[in-house]
Amino acid sequence: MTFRQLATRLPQLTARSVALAWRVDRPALLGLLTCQVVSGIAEATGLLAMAGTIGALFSSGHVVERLLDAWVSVLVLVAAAGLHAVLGIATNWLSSRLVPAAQQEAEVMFLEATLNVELSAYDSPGFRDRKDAAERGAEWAGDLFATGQDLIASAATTAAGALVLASFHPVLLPLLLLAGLPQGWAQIHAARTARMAFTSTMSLSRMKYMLRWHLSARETADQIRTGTMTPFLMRRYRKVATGLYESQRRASALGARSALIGAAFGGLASGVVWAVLVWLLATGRLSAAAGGAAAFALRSVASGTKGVANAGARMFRDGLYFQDWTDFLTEAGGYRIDRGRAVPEEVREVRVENLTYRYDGAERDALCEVSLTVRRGEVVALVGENGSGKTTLSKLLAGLYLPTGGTVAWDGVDTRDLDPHLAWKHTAVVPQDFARWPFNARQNITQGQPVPGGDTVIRTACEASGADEVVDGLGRGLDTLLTRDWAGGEALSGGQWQRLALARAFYRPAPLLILDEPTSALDPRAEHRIFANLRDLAADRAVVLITHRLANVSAADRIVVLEHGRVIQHGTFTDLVAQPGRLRELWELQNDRAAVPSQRTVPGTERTP
Ligand SMILES: Nc1ncnc2c1ncn2[C@@H]1O[C@H](COP(=O)(O)OP(=O)(O)OP(=O)(O)O)[C@@H](O)[C@H]1O
Repeated sequence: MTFRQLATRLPQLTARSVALAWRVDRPALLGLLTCQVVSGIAEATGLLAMAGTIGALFSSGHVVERLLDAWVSVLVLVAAAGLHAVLGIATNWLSSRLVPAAQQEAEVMFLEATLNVELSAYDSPGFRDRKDAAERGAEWAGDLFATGQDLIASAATTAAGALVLASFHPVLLPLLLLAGLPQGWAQIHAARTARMAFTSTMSLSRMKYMLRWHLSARETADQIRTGTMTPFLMRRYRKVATGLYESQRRASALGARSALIGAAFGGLASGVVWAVLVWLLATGRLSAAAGGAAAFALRSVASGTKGVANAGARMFRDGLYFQDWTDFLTEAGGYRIDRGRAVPEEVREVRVENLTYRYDGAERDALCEVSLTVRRGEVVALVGENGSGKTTLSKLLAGLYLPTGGTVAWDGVDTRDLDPHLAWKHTAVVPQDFARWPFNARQNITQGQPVPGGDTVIRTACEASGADEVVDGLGRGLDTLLTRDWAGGEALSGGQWQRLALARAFYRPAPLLILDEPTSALDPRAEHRIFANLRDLAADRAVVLITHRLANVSAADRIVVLEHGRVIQHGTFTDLVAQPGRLRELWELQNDRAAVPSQRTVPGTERTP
């Protein structure tokens, strides 16, 4: 964005930042504005008093008379300086109260906007960049406001000095304002360069952040050690960090160059202003008394214009980031959830017809012309090799993604027309990578949404998933915090977590249950328990089961075999293993592997004939 474009949008941005401040802390905002106005008046009064004092002291007459003439001005000067100082302290205090509150609110608004985007947004690299920029914009939201305050303060100083100067000689003022221009240009140029460095290195910054997380997180600490990955990871980290540093260094160098040019021209312009002042004095166009007062006013206006240039440039910089934030909020990065309002009632059937789905930026379809129906009361298993499209299909069934072709309909209503937030109340999903919330066991199961029946319902869900044994083993039962990141928390094993994730889904009174590799970390007994209960679970639910363990899919009513995103087989387990095809092939492979250990002789137990 150019300076001109931003300048035209700045009033709107300022209004939005003021609205933000108004929302979070009205008294502080009003207090700040009052302080700024009164402070400006005090400054102007002080300068006028200064001029009055100098004028009185330089006038002709006895020294006592001159001192007597000056004392009122001195008193006003002292009072104005005192008031200015007190208001400065009050401004700082109110600012330090308002800025973090505005920043926090901006972050909350950013998070709310993020939670309201289509899931597919996360598959788009452009979205990540916009999201990162907006996150940064939220951090700067408070600063924009503080910078606005600085701008007002500096403008007040300039106006006060200008008022005094203009009363001495009209030529001084435009000259002085001209002197501030080069510095303003330099500051804005430096801000723009820094901004360009930021946008061009956004992916690099994300990589640095991710590497830093992986290098220091508990989750990866063991694999880094056993994989002896430290040198490799640190090399990568240093390379990324150096790339970023280089870009920042280039931006700083360019900024310094602009500052130098600005300072040179600014200095030259100031020299001209002082020369004019001297000329006015020398030619008698200005009295010595007025000249002395003008010198003070000049310093004041110079510092004011410098402040205006500085704050203006910072405002330009903050405005650019703030703009990212406001754009993201308005458009949710271009991915705001915008679907129909239809309210799902019972969800007795999910019907998929000629469904095609392609991920954003992908070269081929992840799903192609898929048709199937899942009804309440039945278990449908999705089977296929890695990458065949099972998880993608389950996300479309749950309405997390919308088809790029064909339809997914819940009881005849297209998922595009459903109110998504109401629809998701009807879904319970155990994904492959389930969340391990840093909350207690109860909150991990209820997901913060208790149902009537309280702990009895939790207990029933835990018994169905095997999580009852996990909870019974915890020091504080359901109240135990499930992370060691805080004192008193306990750590669970992978399988124990999976039991809890299953309890989470079973607890939810949702008619569509999707289980994606739900027993991958479970021991045989726990796994048996899940599949033994699957029929009961399906009594009042439509269950979609994804698993590579084909022995488990025999519990399903129907099996859909996927390959490269297409349905290649569809039928009951008995029918599909009886006929040649992919399922039978996979089944035989798994059976052969399962048969091997029982045919082997345990070493040391060989019988002699
Ligand atoms: N977020 C994504 N962005 C782009 N492509 C994706 C994304 N997620 C999956 N894919 C692609 O879509 C295809 C289907 O992936 P999907 O996860 O549905 O397979 P799957 O059958 O569940 O595999 P697995 O058995 O390994 O879990 C794959 O080719 C994969 O590369």
